[in-house]
Amino acid sequence: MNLSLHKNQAEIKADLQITGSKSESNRLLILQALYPEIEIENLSNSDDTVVLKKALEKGDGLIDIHHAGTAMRFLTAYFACKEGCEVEITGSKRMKQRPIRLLVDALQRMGADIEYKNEVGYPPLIIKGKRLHANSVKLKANISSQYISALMLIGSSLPNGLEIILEGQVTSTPYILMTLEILKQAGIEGNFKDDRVYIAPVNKLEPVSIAVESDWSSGSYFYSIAAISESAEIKLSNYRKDSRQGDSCLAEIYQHFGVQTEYLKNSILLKKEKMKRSIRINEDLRNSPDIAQTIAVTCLALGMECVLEGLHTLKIKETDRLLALKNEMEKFGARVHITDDCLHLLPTKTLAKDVLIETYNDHRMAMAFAPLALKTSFSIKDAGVVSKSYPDFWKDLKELGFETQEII
Ligand SMILES: O=C(O)C1=C[C@@H](OP(=O)(O)O)[C@@H](O)[C@H](O)C1
Ligand SMILES: C=C(OP(=O)(O)O)C(=O)O
Repeated sequence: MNLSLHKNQAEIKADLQITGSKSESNRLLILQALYPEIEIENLSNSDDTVVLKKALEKGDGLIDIHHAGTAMRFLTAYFACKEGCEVEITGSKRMKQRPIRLLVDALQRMGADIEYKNEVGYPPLIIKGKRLHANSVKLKANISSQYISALMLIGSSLPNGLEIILEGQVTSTPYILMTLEILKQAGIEGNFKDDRVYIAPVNKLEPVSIAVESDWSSGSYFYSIAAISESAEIKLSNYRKDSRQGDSCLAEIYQHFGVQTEYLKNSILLKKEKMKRSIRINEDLRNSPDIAQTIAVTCLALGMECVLEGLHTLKIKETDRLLALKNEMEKFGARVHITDDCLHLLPTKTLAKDVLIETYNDHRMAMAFAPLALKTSFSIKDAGVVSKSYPDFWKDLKELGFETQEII
């Protein structure tokens, strides 16, 4: 499905309920499979959560998790220690190019029986689940925090718990803290200090109900819309000021663009205020890689310069996001320089019209570019990709007065 997008710059007012965080949901589903005493409220309706849930229900044989990185990494650890199970876990063409060696090496050192079906270091994996006895493992921490969270999630089910010694500079740290907080809320003790994560062993939990907060990364597109609008009041629920999600740093970052966040009971109200003249945005997004595309496109729309750093993980996500951003922003007339971990966008005076944006099977490419419809007309290829994290995205955009039309 290709979509053309239109929106005239008029006042934006809306009240939206955003789906649950896929990161929180996928952690909780793994924990619930280990400890059925856990009840989950406000589970995400994202494809990534649906595939993980189905995989856990199937529990055996061929498991296809499509594009879902967290599902791939978390299930690898989960099945590796599920005694007696035999699975082949595979995914989309892109998933077969996303590295998993560090996690597999760590699990193998812990005694797991995992083989690569094709290329060493990449899915598909053939896993024969067995009881793991190790209580300590080393792991390089600068490639993906999902490997660390995967081990943390199974740690408490091992007879002696698990100590994870992190090597190198830790990346995407808030996701590790999110895992720890969710474990604690479930009643599992643990800590993360310096280069060491520890998870205590637990056999059985007290019954507990845990509510998933709405997804802040999904909320980022409304921050961008508010920033690009002349006037906006957008209420989003269910969000909390004391969020477990690192992407809640949006509230602070978007102040540079004149967007104020008011915290209400269970929701946030985004209000566009007159922007302080800000010439150049400079952000290190090592802790919140998923909002890099959103911020880059906000700057493009506002003709602002930006330097985004700490982006070394973007190359191994749903697509090479640095290259994808450069390619697509340049179609609008932007000048963009990228390195292995940095993106530099120069101010763009006039935005080209009637461009067709490629999405590269990356939900965030479609959603990050959508707010640009406030400034110019263009179309988005394969707009259905949004369902990876936010299936109702286009429906919600219509609530804000965006016009979308399917084109052949
Ligand atoms: O643990 C998680 O839920 C996630 C961790 C991050 O990945 P990396 O740790 O690979 O950067 C993030 O980009 C991804 O969308 C979700
Ligand atoms: C990188 C992402 O997801 P994952 O790694 O779980 O596929 C994302 O949602 O932006």
